[in-house]
Amino acid sequence: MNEYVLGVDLGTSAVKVSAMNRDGEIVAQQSYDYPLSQPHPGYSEQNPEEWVSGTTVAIVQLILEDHIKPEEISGISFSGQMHGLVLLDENNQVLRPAILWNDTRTSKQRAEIEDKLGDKFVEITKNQPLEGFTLPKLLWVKENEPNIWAKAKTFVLPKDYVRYRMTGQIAMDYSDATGTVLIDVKAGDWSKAICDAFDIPVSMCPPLMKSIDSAGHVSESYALFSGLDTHTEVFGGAADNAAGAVGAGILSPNMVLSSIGTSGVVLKYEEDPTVDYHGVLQFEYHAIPDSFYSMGVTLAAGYSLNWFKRTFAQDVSFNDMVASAGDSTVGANGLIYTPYIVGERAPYADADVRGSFIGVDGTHQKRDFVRAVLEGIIFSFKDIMDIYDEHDKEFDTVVAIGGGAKSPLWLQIQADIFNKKVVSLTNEQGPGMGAAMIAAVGLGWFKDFQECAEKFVHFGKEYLPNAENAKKYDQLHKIYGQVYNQTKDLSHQLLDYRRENDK
Ligand SMILES: Nc1ncnc2c1ncn2[C@@H]1O[C@H](COP(=O)(O)OP(=O)(O)O)[C@@H](O)[C@H]1O
Ligand SMILES: O=C(CO)[C@@H](O)[C@H](O)COP(=O)(O)O
Repeated sequence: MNEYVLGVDLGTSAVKVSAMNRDGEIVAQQSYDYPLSQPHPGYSEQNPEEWVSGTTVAIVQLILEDHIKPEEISGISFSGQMHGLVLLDENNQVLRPAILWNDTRTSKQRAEIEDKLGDKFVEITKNQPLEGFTLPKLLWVKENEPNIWAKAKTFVLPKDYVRYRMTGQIAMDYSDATGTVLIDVKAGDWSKAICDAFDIPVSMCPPLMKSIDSAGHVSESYALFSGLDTHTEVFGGAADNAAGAVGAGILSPNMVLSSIGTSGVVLKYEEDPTVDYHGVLQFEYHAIPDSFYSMGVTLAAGYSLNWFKRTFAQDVSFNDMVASAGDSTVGANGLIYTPYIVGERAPYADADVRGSFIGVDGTHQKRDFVRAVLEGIIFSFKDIMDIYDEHDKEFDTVVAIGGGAKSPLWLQIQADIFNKKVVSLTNEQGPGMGAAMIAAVGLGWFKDFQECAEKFVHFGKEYLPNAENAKKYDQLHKIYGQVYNQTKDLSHQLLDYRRENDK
């Protein structure tokens, strides 16, 4: 009999479910898109029911269209978009739409946390209390929706909610839990000091589990709903970036991950939990037991390109639009884009900065703008790489994943801007692959992730830096680096204007 694991990658734009066999081959894949609601500047919400129905439709299609037999599915695990607040009442009913990682309405709550706990907060959580993280969202609901807060019994993160609907068990895994910024990283548990400081009952925080721990089996009700079998075991899963790192084989400190999804991430495996980036980079528990990772996040990476296409290039296909940048030049004929169109996290923790095109000239064409968007996103990744350089962190290989890694041109731009070797995967399913690997290790198919990676992770083409381009990009990155400080006050004023006039 065939035996499969399912990796559920619960992204921001879609859920993708991959079925993998014991040899690490993807035998079938289904996905389902869902909408994002952005009713006011800085707001970003999703209906958790969309995640459940999207995941279920994808599973049903695997069974009906791809003929994966339910009795052949041994395990399921998850990779989930991080930080999103799903508030549940005493019957585990969802109380309001989920407030997502890219929602930045919580600047007031961020300031309250900083005022009250200052450096102590970073000491405990190893992170800053940024707008996108879960604690400021909890405080926003407490302050602005007291009737909902009064009914709140517990909270979970996006993939935890889907896991709950599959198994009936409420839990959160460590890698996602660090992203709530309610975890005492040294103690490896919920921080009573932080809960007490903001009057959040510790009892609201769900039980913690490891990524590879079993959360039980598919419940009878979910089996009826999805066509799955109740023998299928469900494992904790991980934050999408932790799962992406596992799926990309980032299992040692000499490798760095570059991920272009809706957001963009530069991530490094960390063995030493005492390394201190003072909260400028995020520091999280890994999906691999007893290890950690650090990362810097560009809020609008793939989102920038989607925004550009939606607004200015609806008439061409995505591939053609990206390919047109190849007819521009290194440096987009002197045009620079900063990708701060929904605010930024790293290296500038500024929810109110906004993006810019600098150097717009009467001769610029659409292809130059596309090229500037591709380059600006990678300049922002280079800012994170520079932080690793400042901390004397050495690495020689960058593994590129996410939707953005589909483009060979963009991969070469990464190699040239980073001035490092960039490697893609033979399929770009980093997080979904990581989710499937968590189920495979959880089931005991492999003794650890290293052994699993030898079967599951396959590197594809290598992109080497072109010395001439790298030199030009180094010069351009220095100009790019000045744009934030020189435009932030202007964009803050314009955002204030929008807020005053937002109906
Ligand atoms: N052919 C392509 N070339 C380059 N980038 C692409 C291509 N197709 C999609 N993308 C980018 O990939 C992003 C989606 O990546 P994905 O990893 O699927 O995101 P998420 O997990 O956030 O839903 C899109 O925002 C888009 O900008
Ligand atoms: O907020 C973060 C990481 O801190 C994001 O990386 C989210 O986890 C969403 O990821 P994508 O949907 O872009 O994959």
